[in-house]
Amino acid sequence: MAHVLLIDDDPDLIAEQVRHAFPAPAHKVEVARTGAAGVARVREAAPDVVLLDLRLPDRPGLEIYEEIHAVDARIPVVFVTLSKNADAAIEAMKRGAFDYLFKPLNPAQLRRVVGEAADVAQRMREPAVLAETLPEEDVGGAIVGACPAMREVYKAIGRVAAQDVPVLITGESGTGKELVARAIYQHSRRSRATFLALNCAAIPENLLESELFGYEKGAFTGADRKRIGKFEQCSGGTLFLDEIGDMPLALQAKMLRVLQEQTFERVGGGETITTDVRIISATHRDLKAVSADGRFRSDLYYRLGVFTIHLPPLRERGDDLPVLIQHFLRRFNRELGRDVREVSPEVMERLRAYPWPGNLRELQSVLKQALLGSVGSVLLPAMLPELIVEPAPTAGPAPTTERSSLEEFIRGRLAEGSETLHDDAHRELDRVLLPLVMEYTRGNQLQAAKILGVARQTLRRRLRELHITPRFTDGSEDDTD
Ligand SMILES: Nc1ncnc2c1ncn2[C@@H]1O[C@H](COP(=O)(O)OP(=O)(O)OP(=O)(O)O)[C@@H](O)[C@H]1O
Repeated sequence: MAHVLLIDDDPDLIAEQVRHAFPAPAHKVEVARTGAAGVARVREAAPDVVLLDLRLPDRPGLEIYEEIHAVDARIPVVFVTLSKNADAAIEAMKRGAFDYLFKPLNPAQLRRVVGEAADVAQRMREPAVLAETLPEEDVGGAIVGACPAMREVYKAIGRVAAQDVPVLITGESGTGKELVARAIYQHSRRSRATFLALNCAAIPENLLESELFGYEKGAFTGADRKRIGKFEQCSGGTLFLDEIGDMPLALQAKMLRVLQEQTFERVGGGETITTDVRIISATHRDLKAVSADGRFRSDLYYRLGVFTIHLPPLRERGDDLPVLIQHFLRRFNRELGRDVREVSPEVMERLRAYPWPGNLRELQSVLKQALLGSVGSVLLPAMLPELIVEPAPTAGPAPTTERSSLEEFIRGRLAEGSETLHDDAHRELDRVLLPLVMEYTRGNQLQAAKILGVARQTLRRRLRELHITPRFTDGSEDDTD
């Protein structure tokens, strides 16, 4: 459901287009014909998105924008302007407007931009409650769980939220990194300003720079107008950069400069722009290891990770699992029109035995599927999707001879009073790990490096240092430097 307020003195055609894109009763579209009436409506009704004409009879659109911003800076404002000269809109974007559209409106663009704005508005409003027990009411966005590791997470959020420093959130995929980022934002001094999120892994490398920093007209083929990036759009607010570990090296230098000096240039531009953005970043990678490998700048890593919060995987959250199941069941019952209130002991046993590689996101998906196939109020084993009925082997490698010998090696060194145990143990681990992976890939170093998550040069160096000669070779590898 989106509640859109259109402020336009000649709204008939546009209003029809907006209503067509966001039809009742699922959505609500209101119209105000003057700036003053529009601001009054924003105060009374707090719409999700405002579409604001830049030319209004009573006052300039930018002034109206400032007023709306003062009432509630979280309401995304999309400018609508007749002229293709978007200077005023750019000025507004700099001040935090969400986007702008040119008249006549392109219906697909209208739907996309207003849809995105409504989504952002909803994310900013969802209270990220830190719930140690299950909230009485189902609060969308509540962080549920009270295991010791999650309590540490809550403490960390509380400690860092009000300080205007960058935060790095680490944890496996689906552990709630975005949820925590929003909680930090909502408890921060910037909570009434914009929160924008960008997934660095989801955007092609060549587009990521312009998404973040914007571009000048003519910066590249197809850049037919100036475009503001997230850093300008979000000035005064908080920018959540998901999967920061996937940011290309070339962009990392520009990122570092923003963090150090809060300045940058748009792509293809010479003007130095100053911004004021709090960066919260997240990654499922071991950023320290990635930076040791040279795939991530270590100076940037240290800047981003001034304060780091690590989210535990679901399999390490002990008794949070039943509470989370209850929480999600309640939400999905409502969404899917079901009434499942209990989980049979056998189902609970299976859910507990499963290692949840996809963490809470996977738990949600499994419960949703189970609910879709459910009848009655108890979740029975037959309703669980295949994945759970046939549980995968539990997390962590089963003890092997190699592992026991590694343990023996460590114990031996401990008894000797080693002071280089970390390096020695890694070397010992690599002696087991690397030949196995090389055997698995039949000597293909490129594939082995990918599996190991290290650069190929690192793998080659390591093989050489440890005098490991692959038993297989498919002839595709050149082992000489
Ligand atoms: N502690 C929690 N309590 C309730 N819901 C949670 C919790 N943690 C995560 N979720 C829910 O699980 C889903 C995945 O969370 P989120 O997107 O924040 O994870 P993520 O770590 O950012 O994932 P990815 O790495 O894949 O981007 C979301 O729907 C989120 O609301």
